[in-house]
Amino acid sequence: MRLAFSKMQGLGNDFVVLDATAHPIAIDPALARRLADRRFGIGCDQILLVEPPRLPDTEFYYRIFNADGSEVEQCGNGARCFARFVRDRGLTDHDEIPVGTAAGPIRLYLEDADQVRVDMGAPEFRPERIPFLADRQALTYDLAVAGESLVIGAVSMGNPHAVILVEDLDTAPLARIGPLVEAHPRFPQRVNVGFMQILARDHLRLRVYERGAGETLACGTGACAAMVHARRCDLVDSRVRVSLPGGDLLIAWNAPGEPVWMTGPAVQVFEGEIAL
Ligand SMILES: N[C@H](CCC[C@H](N)C(=O)O)C(=O)O
Repeated sequence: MRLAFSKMQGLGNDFVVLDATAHPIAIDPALARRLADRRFGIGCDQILLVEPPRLPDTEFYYRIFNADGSEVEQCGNGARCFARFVRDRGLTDHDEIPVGTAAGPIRLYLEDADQVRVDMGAPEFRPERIPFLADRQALTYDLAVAGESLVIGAVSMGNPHAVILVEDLDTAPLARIGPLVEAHPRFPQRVNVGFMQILARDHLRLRVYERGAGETLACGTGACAAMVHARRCDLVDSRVRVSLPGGDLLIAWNAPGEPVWMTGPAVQVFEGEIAL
């Protein structure tokens, strides 16, 4: 069997995108891992599946699988690539595209050049979404990990994010601490782990050790979660440039209950077929 795909990237966070609008594509964890494998497969951080709509007033349903095979609720860089994919494939002729996800509906807006703007929905702080948030009033929590005493914030963008504020991102213990926090028992669904350095009230740096993928060059939901946490701590204003190793995203958010807006690039790298 041969499977057609498009290889795309958003700030170096890379994806295999599959069109399942005409015919269903069954993806189990083993197939996801095979497609994501950078030696025995195509290679990517996540697989994105484009399906017919499931939610009212949406044009498509968007599913995401991490490189480790786990299916997850949301992917921000992937959402921008999703918009570019469905437009370039002629699956829609709209510049504003409502899409359903496991985290609820999001809206994609094709801008000029390769830029896409996304209404990511409102961030969540409910303990039901992230059990780590035992006391919803608290902004940060202490967590002992491998002898380190960490001060951690947590935000859900549909998928769970831990946010750790550091003085110097270049010396942050991401490689050592990232996997330990990702799998910490206080996060039963596991968690994405962002290390954030504030540069100004409109600019922060971020590296993310992603759940199910390890450190990536960029994480869209991670950028949203980091900005939201920084704003809740009154460290930034309502529009922030988030500088990740793969490049910059513009994140805008005002207050709880309001949506997070993310703007950034989406690029197709190549198309292909894989023999399965
Ligand atoms: N690793 C994430 C999914 C991909 C998110 C990231 N690539 C983004 O751009 O938001 C998770 O397990 O929740």
